[in-house]
This record gives sequence, structure tokens and C-alpha cells, in this order.
Amino acid sequence: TEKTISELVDAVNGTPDSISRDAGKKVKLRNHANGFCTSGVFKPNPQVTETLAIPFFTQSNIDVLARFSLGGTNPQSSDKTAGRFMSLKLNGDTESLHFVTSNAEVFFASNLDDFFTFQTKVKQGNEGKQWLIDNKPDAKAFFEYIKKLPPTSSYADNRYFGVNSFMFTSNNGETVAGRWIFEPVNGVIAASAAEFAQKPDHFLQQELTDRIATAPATWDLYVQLADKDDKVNDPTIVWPASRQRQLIGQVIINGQHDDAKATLECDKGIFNPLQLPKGISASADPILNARSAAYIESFIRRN
Ligand code: HEM
Repeated sequence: TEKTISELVDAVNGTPDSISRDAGKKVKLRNHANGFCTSGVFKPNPQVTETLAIPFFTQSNIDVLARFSLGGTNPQSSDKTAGRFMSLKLNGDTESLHFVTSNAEVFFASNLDDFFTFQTKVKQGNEGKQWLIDNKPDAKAFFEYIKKLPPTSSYADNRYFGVNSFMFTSNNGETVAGRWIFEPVNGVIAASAAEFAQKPDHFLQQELTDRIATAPATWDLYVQLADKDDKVNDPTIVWPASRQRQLIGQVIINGQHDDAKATLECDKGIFNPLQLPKGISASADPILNARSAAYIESFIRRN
């Protein structure tokens, strides 16, 4: 049975019945509650439009609104976990492009039923987690991936992945599947266990604010292109790192618009993974195609 969008949001929020759902609405529960917004600029690689028919990238400087977050509905959750997330709104002259990304390249479910089951079981503690390991290979593979993910002392020290696939129109009229990868210009920097142990529970926001006051945090954005046999519509399947990549541009987080209304009120909006400019469209991945509706449902509940 296909889960409804409301059921998916309930599973994410841990509100399985109408009483807990109403309670969740009252406290404005949302996923990725521990987060903050900042700003910067995106500079497209001028060569992109030689191969890809995406007029959006002919602009030279595109305003960026960014939100960095941790997973989960607890706004006070500890920063000493491995998950790091980056959401971006690129607001162009006539179009916009949103990215909603994770430092994990792989997802834990390939369909909405498995997504629902995962969200429900992880909230049942060790027993639920063990059940997933025993019964859901995608969840098991995800846990194994997360175990190896290095903890980082900065939101700037991570790669970020779009995870789901999108379709890109090329100048010769073909459509090619690709996935977003943000590569930190200074490389991925793993924190040592000792360094991490000395930190307070909350340090990531202050760290990024201090950092960008001196020098911006920058990432090169690539599209990783699928080979003809790669599974496009399944976010549990990582493509080989050797796949061809095309440089799309650079995102520069510098805080330049942090005093603007849009940045200050950023938590009142949503990042929509299906907000795409001409020349980019959604793949048929069922996870991707449920996300916008779930984010809007969550937005309605928390307003
Ligand atoms: C069917 C699959 C998914 C569902 C149902 C779902 C659900 C949600 C919900 C309900 C929110 C809160 C939205 C809000 O109130 O603004 C959210 C936020 C978020 N999700 Fe998902 N999600 C899904 C897949 C993914 C995937 C694959 C990724 C990673 C690439 C992801 C990354 C994020 C991030 C980073 C946010 C925070 C956005 C922000 O900064 O405001 N989600 N998700």
C-alpha cells in the first residue's frame, strides 16, 4: 500500500496518531530543526552552456540563500553526530534553483513504503534499528555508510550530495541523468576523536559564522553523469566515483546578505528539491517525487 504524504510526514516527525499529530503541530515540529540560515553567491562555470541547455547558468552572479542543518526534529540535538545537511536557494533574475543535500551519498530507502518503515523503526531505539538491519538491506547499507562517515568540526568541511537523480537537457537535444555533488574547495576534513570530544554540544553555527567573517566557505558544484546502465531512479544505489563529472560552478558562502529580510525570515519558508530552472527536470525516482509535497505538508503544519 502506498503511503500518503501525511503519513510520511507523521513518520518523519514521530507523530503516528491524530493526537500526537496535533501536539506536533502545536510545537511546530519539523525535520532538520537544528539549523540556521546564511547567504552568499553562486558563480556558474561559463563553459556549462556550451554543453547543457540551461539558460539559468548564463548569469554570472546568482544570489544564494543557504540553510545548514542536522537531521531530526529536535532543535537542540547535539552537533556531535555525523550527519550534515546543506540547503540552497539560487535566486536568479527570472528563475530559481533549490538544492536540498546531505553529506551522505546514499539513501536508506528506494520507495515510500521502505521510507515509512525506516522512519517508524528508527524511532523505536535499538530494537527497531536491529529489525531494519535484519530485514532491510538498504537500511543496513545506509547504517554501514554512516558508521564510516567522519565527524567534522565545520559545515564547510563536508561534501554534499543531492542523492536523487535529475535529468539535464544538452545542447544536442539529448537528456542525460545526473546527480549533484558539492566538493569543498579545501577538501573534506575529518575531525579527530580528541578534537571532537572537547567540543560543546553546539558549535557548528558559531564556527561557520566566525569562519565566513574572515574567508568564505566555498564548494565546486559538479553534475555526476550516469553511464547508460546506471540505476537512475534509485537513491540507494551509489554510482562509481569514476563517473564523468561536469563542473557547474562555485558556491561561495560569505554572509553578504545575512541582514536581509529573506535571510532573517528564511526559516519561515521551505527549500523545494523540485524547484528547477528550464533544462533541468526531475527523474522518475519515487523518493524525489514525494519530497516537495512532504515539505509543503510540513510547512503547513508548522505555520
Ligand atoms: C520521501 C523522502 C523524504 C521525505 C518524506 C522527507 C521529509 C522531509 C520533511 C517533512 C522535511 C521538513 C520540511 C520543512 O518543514 O521545511 C524535510 C527536510 C529536509 N530534508 Fe527531507 N525528506 C525526504 C528525503 C530526503 C532526502 C533524499 C534528503 C537528502 C538529500 C533530504 C534532506 C532534507 C533536508 C536537508 C531538509 C531540511 C531542509 C531545510 O534546510 O529547511 N530529505 N524532509
